[in-house]
Amino acid sequence: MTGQKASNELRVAIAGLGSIGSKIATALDHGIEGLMLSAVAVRDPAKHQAYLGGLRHQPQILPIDQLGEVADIVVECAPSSQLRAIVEPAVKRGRSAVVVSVGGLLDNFDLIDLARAKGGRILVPTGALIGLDAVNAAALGTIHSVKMVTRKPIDGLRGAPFIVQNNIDIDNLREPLKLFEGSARDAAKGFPANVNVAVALSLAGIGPDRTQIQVWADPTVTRNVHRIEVEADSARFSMGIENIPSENPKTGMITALSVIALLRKQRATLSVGT
Ligand SMILES: NC(=O)C1=CN([C@@H]2O[C@H](COP(=O)(O)OP(=O)(O)OC[C@H]3O[C@@H](n4cnc5c(N)ncnc54)[C@H](O)[C@@H]3O)[C@@H](O)[C@H]2O)C=CC1
Ligand SMILES: O=C([O-])CC(=O)C(=O)O
Repeated sequence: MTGQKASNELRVAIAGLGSIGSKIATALDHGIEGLMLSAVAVRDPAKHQAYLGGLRHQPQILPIDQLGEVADIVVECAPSSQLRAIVEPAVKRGRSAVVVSVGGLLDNFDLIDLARAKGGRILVPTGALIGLDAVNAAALGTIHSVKMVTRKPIDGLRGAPFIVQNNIDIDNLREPLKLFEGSARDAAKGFPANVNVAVALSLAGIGPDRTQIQVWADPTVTRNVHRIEVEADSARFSMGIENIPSENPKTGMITALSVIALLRKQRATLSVGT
């Protein structure tokens, strides 16, 4: 069966079929109310041939910059270096772009103005985090501080630019090592594939310069652990999540599920949570 659009269905395209993108594609192929998978973009089509062949409805395979031509929603699930090439053409056409490489948005903030001018939207899912509904709500009042501590197993951090540039040996750690303390903006530069969560938190709250984060390499944990403390004039709250890594050790399994939940909300009759 081809990817024919039933009337009124939202067409979804996915850029990148890695740990996150492939799970979203499978969920759409199995059926999400009012949505259909229209297209995917992959770097190496041969690598994904068997996977794509197993889908019930074949999506088109297109270059990343053409996804917005056949989709109402383009989901970015690629490395952050590709963010602009995926999101810019989509929002230029007035489409919605779901962005998971949130850290990459900080260097491409003009895309938000572009989306506004063209009637497009940029949607950031809660992703590997928790409680952005509460942070959004508190931000309507005054948030005094947002502090986050991230602990990751060694495999979840290996290769991060901050570690490479500072020549830090994390492979032989026997106890937790604090690698970084500073703003979410600086953390995103040093750990672009590890702390998207901190940037999402900052965009929901008080911004990337005032949101503070510590990043720890922790050989005693097996999960990606995030603890957050928010102090606001409406509430004080603490949040924590311990993410089981996916086949990509840097990425928690819940991330793909968060995007699927966001997509389901686009047409769900009952929608719970902000
Ligand atoms: N917002 C959040 O809470 C989280 C965000 N992330 C971010 O989400 C993004 C995706 O993560 P994963 O799926 O785990 O990564 P992954 O490495 O498993 O998959 C990325 C895929 O993109 C593909 N790709 C690369 N360049 C491409 C191109 N030009 N065109 C099409 N495909 C291309 C790769 O071949 C790969 O299949 C990363 O930037 C990661 O840092 C990860 C975890 C949580
Ligand atoms: O934010 C990220 O890039 C990934 C992350 O921490 C997680 O999956 O727990």
